[in-house]
Parts: sequence; C-alpha cells; structure tokens
Amino acid sequence: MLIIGIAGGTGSGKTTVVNTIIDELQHEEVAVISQDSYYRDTSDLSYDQRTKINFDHPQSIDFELLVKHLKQLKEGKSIPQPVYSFTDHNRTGETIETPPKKVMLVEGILILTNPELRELFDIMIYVHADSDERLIRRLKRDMKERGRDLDEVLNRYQTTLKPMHQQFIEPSKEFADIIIPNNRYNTVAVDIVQTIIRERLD
Ligand SMILES: Nc1ncnc2c1ncn2[C@@H]1O[C@H](COP(=O)(O)OP(=O)(O)O)[C@@H](O)[C@H]1O
Ligand SMILES: Nc1ccn([C@@H]2O[C@H](COP(=O)(O)O)[C@@H](O)[C@H]2O)c(=O)n1
Repeated sequence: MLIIGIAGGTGSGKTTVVNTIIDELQHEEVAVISQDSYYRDTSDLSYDQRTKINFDHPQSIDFELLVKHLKQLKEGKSIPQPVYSFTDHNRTGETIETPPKKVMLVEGILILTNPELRELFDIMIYVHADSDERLIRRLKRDMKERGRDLDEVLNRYQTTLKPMHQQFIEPSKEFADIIIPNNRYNTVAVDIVQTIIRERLD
C-alpha cells in the first residue's frame, strides 16, 4: 500500500488536486480519506457552542482515530470512515465503509502537523496558493456549498483561520517531499504525482 498525504491551507486546492489525480486512475485501486471526516464528535455541545469551535487548530481533529484507521487499512482491514456535516458542525453519526486500496490519498489542512501520521505517509505533498487567492476561493465555496454567508467566512478568517494557518499549517510545509504551486491549475505537478502512483500500481 502507498499512502500519500496531501496538505495545504484551506482553499489551496487539495480536494481539486486529489480529484484530478484520481480522475485518470483506475478507481478500484485508489481511495481517499479526508481529514474533515475526523473532526471530533461534539454532540455534547449545543449548535451555538459548536459554531465557536476553532476548526483550524490541531486539537479539533481526532488524530487518534485517524491514525488507528490508517493502521487498520495497512493491515488490510476496512474502516468505518465517519461522515461530517459542515451545516451542523458535527459528525452525522453515519459512517462510510472504506476498504483498503493499493493507493490511499489522505487530504487535510493539518495532516502534516501530526508526527504519528507523518510516520505513516510514504509521500507528503503540500499544495500552496497565496492567502488572498485562498480566501477568495474559500468565500465562494463556503457560500455556495457549505451554507455560509460573507460575515461568517470573514469573521472565521480573521479570528482563527489566518492565525492557525500561520502557526500550524504553513510551517508544516517543511515536511513535504513535493510542493505543488497552485495559484493556477498545475497540470504538470499533477501529472508527476499520477506517474508515481501508476508506477506503484503496475
Ligand atoms: N488552481 C485553482 N484555480 C482556481 N480555482 C481553484 C483552483 N483549485 C481549486 N479551485 C477552486 O477553489 C475552491 C477550493 O478548492 P478546494 O479544492 O476545495 O480546496 P481545499 O480542499 O484545499 O480547501 C473550489 O471551488 C475549487 O473549484
Ligand atoms: N464545521 C466546520 C469545520 C471546518 N470548517 C473549516 O474547514 C476548513 C478545512 O476544510 P478544507 O476543505 O477547506 O480544507 C478549515 O479551514 C475550517 O475552518 C468549517 O468552516 N466548519
């Protein structure tokens, strides 16, 4: 099994890069694990309390469960990947049975900050886009797809997103084997990653 970690700030294009990588590969050989599925269960909190959580801090992620699941996949076992709702700011209680595949792509803003996770990755990738570009993309995406308004996104950006990016996410770039510059769509870098994966699949 080849486990590839794909990190980068919010809006840098991680999900887009992952989708482009797997588009041309045989889907039955590749699976994706999203760090977003591993936000901690916060059912004990009210909705209002959940809106105030700092979702860009490493403590918001259940890394213990993510590490446990990756180890189980490596052992050839399927895992129940939790389903997360950005509308409720919580896990839904449902899970998706995720079987082990030859190539596992793990994507998320904070995955390179965790030493135990880094140990499990064969290749670490960091997707870079400038902060103004990321904010514009995040605004458009969260308003269109995650039910947020302008004030919510800008307030979150100023209070948690930007400081956490500077404190935790940007510094984790030093662990990356490959940095993908993604201010514009980067087909060359994606081709390179696809080639590495194809070699492993052959
Ligand atoms: N290189 C790019 N140029 C322009 N828009 C992009 C680019 N990459 C991604 N996007 C768009 O930006 C938004 C955020 O991208 P996404 O892949 O969800 O980022 P991430 O997973 O890193 O938060 C999406 O609407 C996506 O279509
Ligand atoms: N309930 C939540 C949980 C997380 N976020 C934000 O999602 C971002 C990470 O996801 P990406 O797909 O953008 O990598 C992160 O920056 C959190 O602020 C949220 O808004 N609400």
